[in-house]
Amino acid sequence: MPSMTPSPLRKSFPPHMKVEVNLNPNFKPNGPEHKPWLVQKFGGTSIGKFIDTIAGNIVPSYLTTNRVAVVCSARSSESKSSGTTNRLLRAAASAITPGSNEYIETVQEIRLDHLDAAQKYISNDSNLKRVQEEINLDCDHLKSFLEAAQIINEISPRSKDIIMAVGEKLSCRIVAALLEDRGVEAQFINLENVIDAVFDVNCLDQNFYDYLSRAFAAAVLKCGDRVPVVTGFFGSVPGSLLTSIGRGYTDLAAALIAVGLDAEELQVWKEVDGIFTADPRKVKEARLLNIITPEEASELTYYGSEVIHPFTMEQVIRAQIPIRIKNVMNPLGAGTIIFPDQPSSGSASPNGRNTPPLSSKMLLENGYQLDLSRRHPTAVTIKDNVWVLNIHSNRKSVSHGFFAQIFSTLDRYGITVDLISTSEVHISMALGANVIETEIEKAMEALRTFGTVDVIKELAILSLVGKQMKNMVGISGRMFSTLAKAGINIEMISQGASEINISCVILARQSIQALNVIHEELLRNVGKFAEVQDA
Ligand SMILES: Nc1ncnc2c1ncn2[C@@H]1O[C@H](COP(=O)(O)OP(=O)(O)O)[C@@H](O)[C@H]1O
Ligand SMILES: N[C@@H](CC(=O)OP(=O)(O)O)C(=O)O
Repeated sequence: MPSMTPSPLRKSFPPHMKVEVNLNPNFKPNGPEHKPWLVQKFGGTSIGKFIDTIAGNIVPSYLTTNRVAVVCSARSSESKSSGTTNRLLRAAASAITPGSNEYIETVQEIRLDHLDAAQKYISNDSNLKRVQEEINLDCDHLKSFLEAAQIINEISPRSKDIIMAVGEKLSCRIVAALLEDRGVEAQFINLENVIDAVFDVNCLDQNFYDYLSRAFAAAVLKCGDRVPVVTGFFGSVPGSLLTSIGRGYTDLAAALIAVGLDAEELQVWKEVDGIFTADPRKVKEARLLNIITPEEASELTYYGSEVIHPFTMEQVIRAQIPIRIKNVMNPLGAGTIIFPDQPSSGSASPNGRNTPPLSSKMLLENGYQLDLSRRHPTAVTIKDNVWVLNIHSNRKSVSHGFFAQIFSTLDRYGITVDLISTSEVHISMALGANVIETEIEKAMEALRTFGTVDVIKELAILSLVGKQMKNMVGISGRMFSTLAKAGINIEMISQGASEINISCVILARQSIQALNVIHEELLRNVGKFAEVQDA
């Protein structure tokens, strides 16, 4: 069993959820006692399925020791794919599809879904009535906006953002009302129009993120002693939130709020106990990692184990704020901490924070050696639904021109490449599932100018991730011989671009088997604290 001792990263933060909630009418949850800030981010499916636990237990349980800021995504009652944000994006597409009025029905579904949730959980009549009015107003406004888009037959990226923002507004209104219902003074905070400075869309650099964290913190602090319930949606981002940041933006909003408030910890609540050595749905023996570095967490996110939006980590870690992944279904679990293995000792963060270095006991208990190297890989992950595009040069151009032309063509069609393997006249590229099929077809047509092109579908990328793998002699040999022994065919290998990741492309139908054999051979001892010998 993992150790349940409190993290040495915390100063006064309680290791586990408290069960007693102070409901004294004079109790000011975020009162002026200068308790450290804690930012809690709740994803769409958690809001959809566990809103009662969140507002009734999780948030109140931290209020005696912390000032809490709650950041919410749009509600998903089943899965993210059928959640409010996807419905809103479908409604936007429908409004500009000739002859389609599907958006009217979609807005009605969204309205009823939120009215039902409010009715189900909010018991105080006046709280309920107020939130019902707010939901109806937001949905009426959305419908009018979509009607206008239909008339002018146009939805700009900014309009798409305005439509998408409705999801976070609706979910935050319900969470704020429900907290009030449970005796916690709360306030809805909308970050939709918080950016009022002009930034160059081609230069969204650290200055931009610093500006955002200051602006978000200022908006949050306006609510004084009340618990802020903040929309994960924020605008107006140059180039639009969807294009400049992408889906999963609530993680980034929460991170920037944590930085702006100089929070003690950023908690990202999910429906899994934390980050495991492999997807626990696919590998029965997968074990919870108590601690993982930001680089490893990013790599896992890029390659299929969606942990946290990659832009998030950099912001929070720069400010030396630990991130903790926790489970809404198991609030007492310690979760996984994302924190650098080599904190700059003695050097303060931009906020002046001096975070204590990790204790040697904690390092040893989590598979690190005292020189901060890890003795084995950290996790294995699979990215499904991958295609490989092979291009063989027709030799009418020299090789440097060949690559330049290929990449500018891919750029024109907005295609990002996950893995690449090249020789002078041949290039193989693995592309992720997010590529729209029609765009690929168009890009392939254009690429045929430079050589023969073929595509292989139904593939997956298998990645072994570990901060210190670069120091482990023979690790890739062990990985590939393990796959070979299991009869797993390797379509493409890419190694070396990232020192912490060895990846290869395999057949999609062999992905679960591959995950399990690699886990058994290379990760079976990770997380077993007593046995930190090589796995
Ligand atoms: N290495 C991993 N550790 C933890 N979860 C993982 C891993 N790889 C994949 N997953 C999957 O990622 C999902 C993330 O949890 P979930 O709460 O559903 O996400 P979200 O709230 O972001 O929609 C889990 O269902 C889990 O099965
Ligand atoms: N609703 C947004 C924002 C978000 O971050 O969602 P989640 O936290 O559920 O991944 C999206 O789906 O992208």
